[in-house]
Amino acid sequence: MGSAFDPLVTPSNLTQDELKKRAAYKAVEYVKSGMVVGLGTGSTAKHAVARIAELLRQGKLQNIIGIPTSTTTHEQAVSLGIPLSDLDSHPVVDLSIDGADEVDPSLNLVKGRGGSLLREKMVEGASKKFVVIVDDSKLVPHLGGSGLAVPVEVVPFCCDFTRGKLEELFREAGCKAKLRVKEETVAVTDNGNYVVDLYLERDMGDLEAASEKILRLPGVVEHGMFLGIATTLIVAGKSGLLVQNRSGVKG
Ligand SMILES: O=C(CO)[C@H](O)[C@H](O)COP(=O)(O)O
Repeated sequence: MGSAFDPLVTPSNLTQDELKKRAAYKAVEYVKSGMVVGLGTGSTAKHAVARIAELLRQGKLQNIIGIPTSTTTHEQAVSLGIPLSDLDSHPVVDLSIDGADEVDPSLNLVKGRGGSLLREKMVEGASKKFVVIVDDSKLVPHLGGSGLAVPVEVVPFCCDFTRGKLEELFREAGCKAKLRVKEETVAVTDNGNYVVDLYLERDMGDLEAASEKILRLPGVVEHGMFLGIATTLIVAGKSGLLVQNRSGVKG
């Protein structure tokens, strides 16, 4: 597939948004006509959605069915004329493309700082292939390592009780749990839930064990750690594009 980029523009003079776009365009090369495609959410994923729409308009892609992971992406895809469905009608997704907030060396992710973690995990977890697209600022040695939050979606009922329980779970990792607020009111997800953001001073240790502990808490709906779900990572940096498959996954 031909590249839509000017060959005279080198990665070293690209902005962060242009790097995100590069990663997104590269990921869309994995999309083939006839596929059911999970459409991610966020400033990186929106470039992939726009590119898919562009290739559909040009007739270079045909018969794509998109499964959006948020109302925002749903609206973008509708405005661009991408045919849409959902997991009830299409329980198997051929390929999903989405951004991430953190990526560790094993391709485990933190997602959901945009608040769409539950739908993203449902769609991307149902995908045969999940391509993660990031600029190189998202790479971390371990999850929680950027100093930014690990989000947890919780039911509104007694959310401060759940927030306190989450903080207790990771006290040894120096956890501060905060209810997410947007424009001075509690942030509400597409599913009518709230988000508790976990800020960790230290590594939370075994990730599967941490995941189990969070999911066992009554009041928790889902967390933003995506463990063993991503199959391929595309990183755009000033020195170019890097494509990496999860160990044991064929390209
Ligand atoms: O998980 C997400 C939304 O819930 C996003 O994919 C994640 O926050 C990355 O966003 P961006 O591409 O804007 O940096």
